Amino acid sequence: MSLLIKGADLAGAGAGDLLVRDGVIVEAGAVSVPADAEVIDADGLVALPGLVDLHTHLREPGREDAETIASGSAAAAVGGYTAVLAMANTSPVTDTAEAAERVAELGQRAGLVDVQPVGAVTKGLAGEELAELGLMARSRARVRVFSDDGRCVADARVMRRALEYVKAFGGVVSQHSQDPRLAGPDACCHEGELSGRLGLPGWPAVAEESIVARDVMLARHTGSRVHVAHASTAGTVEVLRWAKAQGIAVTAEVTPHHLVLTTDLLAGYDPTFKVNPPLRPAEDVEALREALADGTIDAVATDHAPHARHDKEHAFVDAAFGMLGLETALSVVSDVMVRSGRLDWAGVARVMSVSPARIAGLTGHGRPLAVGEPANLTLVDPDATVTIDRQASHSLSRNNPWHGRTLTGAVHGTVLRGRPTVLKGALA
Ligand SMILES: NC(=O)N[C@@H](CC(=O)O)C(=O)O
Ligand SMILES: [Zn+2]
Ligand SMILES: [Zn+2]
Repeated sequence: MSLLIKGADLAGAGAGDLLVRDGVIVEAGAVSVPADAEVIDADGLVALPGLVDLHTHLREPGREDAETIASGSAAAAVGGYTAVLAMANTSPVTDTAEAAERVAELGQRAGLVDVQPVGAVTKGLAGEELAELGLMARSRARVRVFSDDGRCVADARVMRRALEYVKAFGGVVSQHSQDPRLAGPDACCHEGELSGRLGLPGWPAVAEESIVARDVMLARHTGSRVHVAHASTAGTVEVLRWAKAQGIAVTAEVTPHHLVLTTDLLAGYDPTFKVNPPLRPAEDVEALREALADGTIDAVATDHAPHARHDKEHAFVDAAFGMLGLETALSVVSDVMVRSGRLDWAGVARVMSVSPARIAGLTGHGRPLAVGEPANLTLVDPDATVTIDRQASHSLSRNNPWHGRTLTGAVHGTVLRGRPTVLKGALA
């Protein structure tokens, strides 16, 4: 059984066919249809290497009412993803080899995307004692990305030791950059003129920027790799630009929501827009777009953060932080970055597949669409317009900040190791 993808624009490099057999691309260019082939007519579609999300919250184990590995995998596949990194802030936390192996196994069972567990940096995300980093790395789950996401590794000494430790096996620490002493326990909004007017306790931009600055210096000192999760301010971009010019091993991601949504959406106190780090002013959004286009920011990562209704539908100050992202990310990036000419489709492949796979050490993903490579790919209809409806989701949660918006560019199909997981926008 083989699969022929006919006439796609191959990551913006011109039209061609791809013949896939046993999960591998075996012919590329002009291919005649083999008798046994399933054919996908990809005329007018763009083929990208399968999308990779560096930052997904799947909530299993512990909060299966908000998301399961199966429901999150379905949302990911429909969003064009072939691999996701599952954050460690579950209950219990992914801080042991067994916990990581369990996540990977549930991902395999769901079978829609590769679910690669992220390991906690510290036991229980408590920020004090290092988790079993080496055991997680050597386990069957082969953990390479470590993060206490949801919390910052605030103690510089712990961060330094974590960086030294993961260096031995080529790991990376993904930091939720936020100084808890500057941000304060009640912060729930960007600190600025609007937070004052709304009477909401704010997070200053410097709470993020000071940790990013500290961590790039720790990366330089240790010679180890640090990754900045959900970069959200212009000051963070400046620090990253400086650090990269020095050759320091730092990478960074931006979320789709921080590329578009601004802090003034909080004027209606709608908790859908409550997220950590907070939505920022338009100047920050512009700096993030520019940084993504010029490579200062390496990747787009969703920070897909599903929350059950009874955690989200509260007064603003009491609601949970986070928003959905897996199903809409490609459309948002297409709409804001491609349509404006700031990224071409090769650029989208870079920021949504190639760079995330490289950062995470996933060797089977983010590969060129070429003979001999694993057939993980995403088919995009660049001209389709979609109006986002929060009810039409594979996620178990409904905290979708894009509800009601119309975006140009949509995922048409997803192929995982030669098997279509999504066709015509729906699970295959
Ligand atoms: N982004 C969020 O607002 N929430 C995340 C945690 C995080 O990414 O920091 C969550 O787990 O809900
Ligand atoms: Zn975070
Ligand atoms: Zn997160």
